[in-house]
Amino acid sequence: MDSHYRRSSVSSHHFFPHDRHYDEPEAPPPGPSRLKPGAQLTMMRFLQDLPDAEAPPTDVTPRYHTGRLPNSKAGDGKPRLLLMGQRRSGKSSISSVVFHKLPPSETLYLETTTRIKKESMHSFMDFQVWDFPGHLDYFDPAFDVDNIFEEIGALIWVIDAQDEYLEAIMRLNTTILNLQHSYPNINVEVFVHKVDGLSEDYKGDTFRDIIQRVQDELSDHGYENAPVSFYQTSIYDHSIFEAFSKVIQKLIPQLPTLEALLNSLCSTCKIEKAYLFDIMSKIYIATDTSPTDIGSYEICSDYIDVVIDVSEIYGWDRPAENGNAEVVENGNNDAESLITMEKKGNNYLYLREINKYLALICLMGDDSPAEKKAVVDYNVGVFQDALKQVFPRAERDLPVIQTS
Ligand SMILES: Nc1nc2c(ncn2[C@@H]2O[C@H](COP(=O)(O)OP(=O)(O)OP(=O)(O)O)[C@@H](O)[C@H]2O)c(=O)[nH]1
Repeated sequence: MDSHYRRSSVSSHHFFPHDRHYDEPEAPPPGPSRLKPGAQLTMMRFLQDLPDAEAPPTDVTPRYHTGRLPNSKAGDGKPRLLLMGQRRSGKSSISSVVFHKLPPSETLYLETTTRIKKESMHSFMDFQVWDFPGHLDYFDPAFDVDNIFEEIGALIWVIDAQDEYLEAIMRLNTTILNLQHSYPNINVEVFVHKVDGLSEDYKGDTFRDIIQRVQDELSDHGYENAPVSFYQTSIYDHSIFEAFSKVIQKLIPQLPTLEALLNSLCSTCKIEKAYLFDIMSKIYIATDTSPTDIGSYEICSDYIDVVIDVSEIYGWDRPAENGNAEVVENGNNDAESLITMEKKGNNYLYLREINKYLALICLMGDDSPAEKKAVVDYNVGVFQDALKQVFPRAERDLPVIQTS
């Protein structure tokens, strides 16, 4: 592999699946750690040293993202993604493939969901994913509707495009109309799912038909501009990650800032396309505003897989003390720094670990990038510093030490 790796000083594990954990929101205290003793010691130091370690001195109230929803009644405000839809439409499969890395073919053996399955995701921002059983009537008086919908970030409605979908659309419309009264700002994201098994023509027709039926119903009830978006998805390709990326991006208030930073990086370094990836889920949380095509997303996402695989093999426990650890000039303080540059066909791929959750991947053209690398390194360092101010939490958050 024609790549260049550089690793810097100390602390957390990176590009390791265990850095992330999913649990029930009200889970009991952490169980035994899966990390090796050395790594646990490092974490203990994190726990002791971390508060405000990198907070810039300022009189201005910070306006960066806190992971809280502005109107959250409970105040603990982790945005919630609700996965709803008919039985066997693919809700649990989506959640397992995107957040648990389950190989798509193994979703065949998933059992039907019988009660609401709640999972917390701790990453660059905290959010929860609630997987609903297909048969539930959420507006039954037995359910506490407010409890379900009040802190919602997005309602993802999954429709099986390979199946008869009229009833699914009817339920979706009823749900949207019910919600419009009390929660008019909820983002409704319709995943027209399992499109992998359909011919191009049929796929397009089905997609248009579903959009038309939903929009007609809404406008019949006077909701012309309800916030409803549609995506074609499948767990057997990248489309589900692409769709989830767009859903999550709507929950990130600093998205315009991130896009502006990426635009500026791209124009300074003549980068064709830059993605800021959440490493483990392979959701991209921002990209520059040049047109996106699924091809470039696929290349970058596959590259993350390679890096994770290599890190699984060659990753190492950080030394407990500063010791002889190599220091990289752009200083990735509490993150292992990994920088690679690789030629892929006519393109160069540049990857840099930004912090323990995020990686920047850039696609560059063929115009002598080897000489450009120093300039790119420098500018990405500047981008990284800017990002720290936008997402200070990702820099300072405690490493997660257990998986339930
Ligand atoms: N072809 C295809 N099959 C899929 C896709 N996603 C899920 N499936 C299959 O659909 C079936 C049902 O998936 P589940 O995830 O259990 O569906 P669910 O909506 O959670 O079902 P309930 O728990 O009963 O509500 C499984 O056999 C999956 O393998 C997809 O993108 N394409």
